[in-house]
Amino acid sequence: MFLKSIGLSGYRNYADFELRTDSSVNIFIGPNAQGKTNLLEAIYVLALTKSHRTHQDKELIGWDKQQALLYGELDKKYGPIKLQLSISQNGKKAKLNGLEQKKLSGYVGAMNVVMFAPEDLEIVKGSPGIRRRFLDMEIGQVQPSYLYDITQYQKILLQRNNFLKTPAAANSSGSAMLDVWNEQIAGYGVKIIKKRQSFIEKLQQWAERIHSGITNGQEQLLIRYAPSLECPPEEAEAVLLDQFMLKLSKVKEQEVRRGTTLVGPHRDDLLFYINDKEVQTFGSQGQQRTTALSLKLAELELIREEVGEYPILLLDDVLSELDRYRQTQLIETFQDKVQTFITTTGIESVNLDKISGAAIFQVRSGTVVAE
Ligand SMILES: Nc1ncnc2c1ncn2[C@@H]1O[C@H](COP(=O)(O)OP(=O)(O)OP(=O)(O)O)[C@@H](O)[C@H]1O
Repeated sequence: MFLKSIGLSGYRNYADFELRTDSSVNIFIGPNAQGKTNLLEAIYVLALTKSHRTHQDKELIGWDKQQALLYGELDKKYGPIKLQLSISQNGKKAKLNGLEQKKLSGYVGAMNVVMFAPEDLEIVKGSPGIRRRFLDMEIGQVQPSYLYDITQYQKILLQRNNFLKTPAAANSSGSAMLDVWNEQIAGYGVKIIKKRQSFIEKLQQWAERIHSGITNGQEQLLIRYAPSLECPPEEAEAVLLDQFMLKLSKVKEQEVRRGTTLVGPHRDDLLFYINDKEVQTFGSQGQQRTTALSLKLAELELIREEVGEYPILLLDDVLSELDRYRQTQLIETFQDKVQTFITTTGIESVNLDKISGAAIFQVRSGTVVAE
């Protein structure tokens, strides 16, 4: 897919902004704090309705503005699409080709993006919550039904946790209430686990191949799903559902005592191994960074497999972090097949000889000028 233009109004430090992005590689250069990341973030938000770096939508609205408006023209294999997203204190509204979408899950997925930013190192090094967010954002953009399942699951989880904190949870009528929630939470939980499982299996296959290429065959990367509920991949949903319910009944007293739900996908994790050693604990900074890169490049392939064309690649200030060899590997991955947006503070840190036909833009205080 190819983003032909992007427009922003009242988005962070972009008051009124329109840009044609006719090149397959677009490089944005500028000193710190000018709006380079904001621009890549805007493309990401236009696609996924959420930022990669904040949970707080109101942070995206310009300080002196009431609402942020984002719009873009996208060329896809099956025709062009106009996307529009508005964000205000009252929530978000999304339009595809001028038609308002009742649910955001009906909008997400029209445009696919993969962002690689310095903070992605945290997917490897950081807390399990960051890895779950990664899974949710990535699976959600290729499977709208996953977004629905996860939203429902989180709603029920919140209600159930609130209830577990009340004295009523410990008595017999409370127990009946919990049984109702158990069925619901297990129902959505199993769907989420199954979808995560199949996504991770495919991601693993691509990431292993890509990582081996980046490291000249020296390293074997393994990605493993660590669900809070044991689930052999071949197990049917109905069997998993029984196991989920059984586990919930086993931990019931503990849950009432601690006032929180102890079983379910909200406690899942992802594990990374290089040559059988866990990367989070034993990997060098370089290995952790390469793992994150392999993961992102695997996503490009996985999305192509799922939706039939490559997503848009956003590289926020990451080229300068890679050595020349890895930079070249990365450039060869996207060159001539994936439309890519790159930010950097200095052009000298980008191996420009390897990139053909790039459009170069200067970014200063929320304005962008083509060179
Ligand atoms: N909601 C907002 N409204 C207006 N301006 C904002 C808002 N949020 C952030 N900014 C401004 O955006 C600028 C930061 O932009 P951005 O994060 O894109 O920097 P950058 O050019 O990528 O720099 P770096 O190279 O340091 O990452 C800062 O000047 C900040 O004050």
